Amino acid sequence: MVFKALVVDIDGTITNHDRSLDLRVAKRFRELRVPVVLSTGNPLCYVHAAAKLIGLGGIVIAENGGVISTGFDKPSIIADGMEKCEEAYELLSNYFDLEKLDAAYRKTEVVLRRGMDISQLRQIVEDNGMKVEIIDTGYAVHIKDGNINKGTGLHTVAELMGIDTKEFLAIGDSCNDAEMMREAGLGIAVGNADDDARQAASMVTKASFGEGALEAIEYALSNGLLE
Ligand SMILES: O=C(O)COP(=O)(O)O
Ligand SMILES: [Mg+2]
Repeated sequence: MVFKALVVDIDGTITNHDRSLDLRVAKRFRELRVPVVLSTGNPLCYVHAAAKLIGLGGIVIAENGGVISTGFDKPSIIADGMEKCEEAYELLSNYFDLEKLDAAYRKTEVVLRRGMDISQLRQIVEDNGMKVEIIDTGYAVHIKDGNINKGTGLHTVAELMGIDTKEFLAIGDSCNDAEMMREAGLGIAVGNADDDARQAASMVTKASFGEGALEAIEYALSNGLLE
């Protein structure tokens, strides 16, 4: 099968250790004949800026699927659920000293600086019957709607682009990429990927971070999976 598009995570996948963009990956993206969709847990303004600067299209997945942009300067599809994330945050604030990240820009998730034991956070929200999911991507802790993820986001994007989710090749590094990698036709995890991403992926590259993304793309090109 020749994939018609790529859906690619940002942090840990096309970045270096210090979160700077791996410029070799950006260059490679521009040389590909298929569209590349960025998919991230970061807010929309962040990923739109990244897509614009790399030279990619404005259809992107932000906030782990909570926000889908239909293009630059075009409307976004914004999921419900911020209220229950805020309620969970208020509750958890009684127990922990929490620091919100990018709060001014986020529409569907409450995101926190890492450093706490998230199993305790999960226990507290569960004991209080709150229907939110708490995940740690290795970059931030996200309080999110459990029914929304990069996989549901990929569905929406595939519809917008008029292709099937199985016609996407997905590359990622963390638990927040697992559903997206399962939903895509092929999921490749980079060498630094966490256990959830590894389990969801069909293969794991030897190299890590941007080097791993390059390896994934070279693998696809040399096996006729990409043009
Ligand atoms: O927002 C995060 O926690 C990580 O971002 P990512 O999805 O681009 O890796
Ligand atoms: Mg990532």
